[in-house]
Amino acid sequence: MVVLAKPPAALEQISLVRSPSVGDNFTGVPVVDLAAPGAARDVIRACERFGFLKVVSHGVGEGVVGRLEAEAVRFFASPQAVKDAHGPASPFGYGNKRIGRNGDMGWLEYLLLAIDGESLSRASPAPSSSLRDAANEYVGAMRRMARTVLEMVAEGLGVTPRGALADMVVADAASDQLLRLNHYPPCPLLQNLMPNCSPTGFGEHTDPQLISILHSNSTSGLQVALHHDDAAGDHQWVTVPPDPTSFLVIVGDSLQVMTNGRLRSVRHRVVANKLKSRVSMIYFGGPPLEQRIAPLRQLLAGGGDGEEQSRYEEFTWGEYKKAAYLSRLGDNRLAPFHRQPPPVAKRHA
Ligand SMILES: C=C1C[C@]23C[C@@]1(O)CC[C@H]2[C@@]12CC[C@H](O)[C@@](C)(C(=O)O1)[C@H]2[C@@H]3C(=O)O
Ligand SMILES: O=C(O)CCC(=O)C(=O)O
Ligand SMILES: [Fe+2]
Repeated sequence: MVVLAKPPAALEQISLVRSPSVGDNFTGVPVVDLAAPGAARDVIRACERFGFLKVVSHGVGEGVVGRLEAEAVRFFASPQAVKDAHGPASPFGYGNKRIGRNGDMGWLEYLLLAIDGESLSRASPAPSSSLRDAANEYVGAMRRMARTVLEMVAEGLGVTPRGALADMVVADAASDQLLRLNHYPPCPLLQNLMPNCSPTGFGEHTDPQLISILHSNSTSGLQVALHHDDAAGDHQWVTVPPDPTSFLVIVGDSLQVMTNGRLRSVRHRVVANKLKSRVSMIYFGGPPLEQRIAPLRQLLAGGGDGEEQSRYEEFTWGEYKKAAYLSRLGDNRLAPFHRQPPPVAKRHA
């Protein structure tokens, strides 16, 4: 008789995936030294091919990262009632297993905080003044890195001024930025019961903003979908080995559109670890709500045989964000905005 293992009740509604193995570790993660000459070209190459890159020589002090991570660990270790007092996330605040409002579940708890200009917004009060101070210091470092990377994107694409993209996120007081602290507790429940399965920590998705900057502790779990076989509609999930000394820059949907599809947003997900806690901190850089999301003009002009057409219907960040928050995590949120390619003109003999 075959006895099929049943996942424990705590995991109800959380989908299980094949446990990552060493063979899933991606050895081709593009690494860009932000201080090296030619970094702009390397950023473009990585974003075109993979939609993400690891940055080193980023200039962010260990202390800045360490202080916020320690605050996050302290908060997530506090009694459930204390954490619940800061939730439920809607969308800001403390969330436990529920991601967004549309039924997505993951093996994680998190704190989602809004940023107003240079620091945390009053709309999403931090649970303690020490966490707020550490977060504000961290946000400052992330904004500087977002500027550096987005200026390199503009430079690498030949777009002027250099600040064309960066200014939307870090110079405009109305820009839409977020800070997310995620904690994926270990899940030993499955260790003996279903050794080949692990709970989904954060289901597959693309980030809607222009840019995300992710830091994690040394527990693995982040996987990205490689782009290469899009035509077949499926993709290969690979694990990005964790490296707490670096950051991952992730291309968001809005940057894909603003570069007319040249840079591509990347689907990613987190598989929770059965034995170790994963803590990640992600800064999301979006433009002001009224910003038009459309290819930068200089990328449409001068495409050889005349002007290159936009591949997307136009929308504002506010419209996209509204639609995104009504969607399920794994939905292809850009699909409704893709323009049909113009019919190929018939040649007459
Ligand atoms: C299911 C959802 C969670 C999310 C809003 C959404 O409806 C679809 C996009 C999700 C996402 C992914 C990237 C970021 O983590 C996030 C904060 C964002 O801007 O879009 C989350 C949203 C969320 O957790 O509220
Ligand atoms: O926690 C992580 O490592 C990634 C989370 C993520 O992709 C997100 O919050 O959008
Ligand atoms: Fe994400």
